[in-house]
Amino acid sequence: MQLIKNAKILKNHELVTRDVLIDDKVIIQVAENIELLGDVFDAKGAFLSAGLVDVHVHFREPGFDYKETIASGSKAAANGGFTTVIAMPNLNPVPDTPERLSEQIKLNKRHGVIHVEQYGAVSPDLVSHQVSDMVGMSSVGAVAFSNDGKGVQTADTMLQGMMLAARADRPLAAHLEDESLRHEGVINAGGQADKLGLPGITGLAESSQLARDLVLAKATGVHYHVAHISTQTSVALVRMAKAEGVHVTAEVSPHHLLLSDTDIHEDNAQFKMNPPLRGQVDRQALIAGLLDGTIDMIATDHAPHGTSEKAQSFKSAPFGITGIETSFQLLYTHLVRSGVMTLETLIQRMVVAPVQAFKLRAPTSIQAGEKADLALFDLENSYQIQTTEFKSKGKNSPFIGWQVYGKTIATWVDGKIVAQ
Ligand SMILES: NC(=O)N[C@@H](CC(=O)O)C(=O)O
Ligand SMILES: [Zn+2]
Ligand SMILES: [Zn+2]
Repeated sequence: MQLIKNAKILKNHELVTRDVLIDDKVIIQVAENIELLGDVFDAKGAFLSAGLVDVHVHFREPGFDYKETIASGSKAAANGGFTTVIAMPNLNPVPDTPERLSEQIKLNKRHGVIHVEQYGAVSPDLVSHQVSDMVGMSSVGAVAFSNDGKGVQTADTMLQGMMLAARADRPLAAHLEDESLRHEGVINAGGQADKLGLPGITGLAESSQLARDLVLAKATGVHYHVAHISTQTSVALVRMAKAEGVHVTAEVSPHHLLLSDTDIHEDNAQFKMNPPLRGQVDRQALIAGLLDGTIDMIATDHAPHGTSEKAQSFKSAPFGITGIETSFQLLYTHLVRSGVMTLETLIQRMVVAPVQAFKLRAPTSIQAGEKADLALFDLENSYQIQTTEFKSKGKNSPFIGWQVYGKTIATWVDGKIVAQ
């Protein structure tokens, strides 16, 4: 048994002080005053939440262990306050058969310090025009499907994939990128690209493929999930589709909520990711969409890369930034403290919505009977984001040096502290 004393928890839209008693992976009591002799953790008034949930991370093992491993990625996740994540399949080998998927799940269990769920690939090798055995993969534990890293280029492949995902009753998450419109772009098309002399990626590469997919999603009844939504037009399309009853959900990343292309002042690949940082109008549309529920959830798209890879110029560096150790902190500081949204809404978008939409076995509140996957955050004191504090192998972040609140004090998985 362990007792967490003096924690602030969300209850009836308010923060209240409570003691939380844990026994064998489960919360067994939440009350104003619980006494226990023995294992007592004093939360000292810090904010205790059900553990954060991220439906979009890259842990790179097997295949790219120098960028991240399941161990380093999951420790980073715990350090950010996350207790459940879903890992993308752009690995080597790609988990695109029931056998490979089973192997991946075993690796995730063996090396993960938190719950690491797994996406199966929609297509063999993520790029073929065939579709994988998605029904077989879901029967051995795939919680969702994606070809993240690549868009599904042909409508027929997407249609077949959706039909199988619908049959497996699992979400299909789309990385939207029409390659015929992308050209060799590395940054958002527009004034900033021109100023820096870098080739641009238009928002059309995302939104035109989204429009196609929403029509197909309506026809198939699949749960279609938009990964890393980034443009005003995409938000409008999702809003329209939801109004029409299409089963669509969407995620947005912290970086697309907090940065735009005008924040890129020089050729610095710490700002290079896919989709690229868009314009300020897009950023405002993403915030509005998150507030009104058009965008259901926040996902980090934690994409670690080697330091020398990201030291290259924008033209040659790989796309992607780390995010799992800084997301709650950045959003709490820049959306909640600044008055854009409430703490309750942020937790809804970082815990409740992802658990419900992806039907995960993870707690959504602090109550007797819920699993003891918990995170404790210091909302009172600020600190500076520094790579030396990262558990991730990836040090690639445009937020280094930012001053934030919300440091993770401790994270519990199955009732045990995994980060402190
Ligand atoms: N987001 C990125 O810029 N990169 C991701 C791939 C992806 O999410 O599309 C990666 O795997 O590095
Ligand atoms: Zn992607
Ligand atoms: Zn991704």
